[in-house]
Amino acid sequence: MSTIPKIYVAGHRGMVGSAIVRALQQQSNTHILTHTHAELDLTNQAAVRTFFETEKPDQVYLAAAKVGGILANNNYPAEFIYENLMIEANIIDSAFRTGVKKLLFLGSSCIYPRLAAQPMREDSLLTGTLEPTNEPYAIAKIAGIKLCESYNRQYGESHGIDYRSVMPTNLYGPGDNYHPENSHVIPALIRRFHEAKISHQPSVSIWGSGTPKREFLYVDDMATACLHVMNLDKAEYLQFTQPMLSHINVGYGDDITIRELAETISKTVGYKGTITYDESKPDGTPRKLMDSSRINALGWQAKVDLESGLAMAYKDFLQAETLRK
Ligand SMILES: NC(=O)C1=CN([C@@H]2O[C@H](COP(=O)(O)OP(=O)(O)OC[C@H]3O[C@@H](n4cnc5c(N)ncnc54)[C@H](OP(=O)(O)O)[C@@H]3O)[C@@H](O)[C@H]2O)C=CC1
Ligand SMILES: C[C@H]1O[C@H](OP(=O)(O)OP(=O)(O)OC[C@H]2O[C@@H](n3cnc4c(=O)[nH]c(N)nc43)[C@H](O)[C@@H]2O)[C@@H](O)[C@@H](O)C1=O
Repeated sequence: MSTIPKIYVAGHRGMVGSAIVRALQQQSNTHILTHTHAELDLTNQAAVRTFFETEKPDQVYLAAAKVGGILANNNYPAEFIYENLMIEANIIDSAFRTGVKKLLFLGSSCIYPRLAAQPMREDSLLTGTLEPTNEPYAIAKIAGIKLCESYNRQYGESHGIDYRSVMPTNLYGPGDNYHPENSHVIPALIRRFHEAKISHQPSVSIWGSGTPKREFLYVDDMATACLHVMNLDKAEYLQFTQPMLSHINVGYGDDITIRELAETISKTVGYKGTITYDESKPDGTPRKLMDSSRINALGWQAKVDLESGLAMAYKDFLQAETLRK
């Protein structure tokens, strides 16, 4: 029998899932298992169970989700809560029932209260009201954390399972979704500034007031954090997560205003016009800087600074545009 672990990456064609695959491929002796959305709809409980029974993976990275920016979350709340709850519940339960010992669930920084003390610590979970623009998504992500915790509590010792959760800050990088409305702020602004540059538009409009602050982490740094947390030994991981909190923050360590971000992207793209602010669009949470001291103490640190990361993201956008045409 092979001793190489069979690792299932759910959502391997997404921005984070593909970065996790890249990181896994750099390790020797890895058997990576993937299925596209068309091959396996993760909201389908029976199909997910059959997949796990047939493939019997040893480890799971759960990076599949219904994902989008502030407007997509606000406009499609039913899909964001339903699909995310189904994907998590189906994968986590099927993993347990087919003997998967190690699983890593990806949540999001929006699980914390809208006005949580900054930087946001893991134990601020469920201490206040959520940001309304993404509350349904956040509630699904909190359910994912609680699924991992509950299966660990009930079956951790008897079945030797160890299901962990990482809470990423806002991410960006190769493979991002560059949709003009439904994407997150970085890919949206890369597209908008690029299109304004090539069509010589005198100004670019940014959503909201420009005053909210966000923390941005390059996706390949996120992938190394995922492998790092998955591979920590149990005693090491638990020293920071006991007694009940199974999740761990993953952030860059610094944040900037949306105004500063827009100015930086404008420079990255080489746009020379002016920037205006459309206050009819939502600002969302005023600030969400992660306290990443736990994962830092466990030996992981972000490497890619925002300026270099944005340059690589812009290059990825240009390649994606060339391929699309
Ligand atoms: N991007 C960000 O800024 C942040 C992301 N996260 C979390 O990180 C994880 C990955 O996000 P990201 O890579 O950005 O998202 P993407 O949208 O890039 O990738 C999500 C992947 O999940 C797949 N997927 C979605 N629904 C289904 C389904 N029903 N069946 C099978 N596959 C499905 C998608 O396939 P297809 O495209 O074919 O539908 C896609 O490959 C998510 O859990 C997200 O919540 C957390 C914080 C910030
Ligand atoms: C990762 C995180 O992503 C979502 O939350 P968010 O942090 O608000 O992410 P966002 O990237 O969409 O916006 C960040 C800020 O940027 C401003 N902004 C300006 N101009 C554009 C713009 O053109 N597009 C977008 N999307 N935002 C813009 C926007 O108004 C906001 O103030 C969650 O719903 C949830 O999915 C989640 O967990």
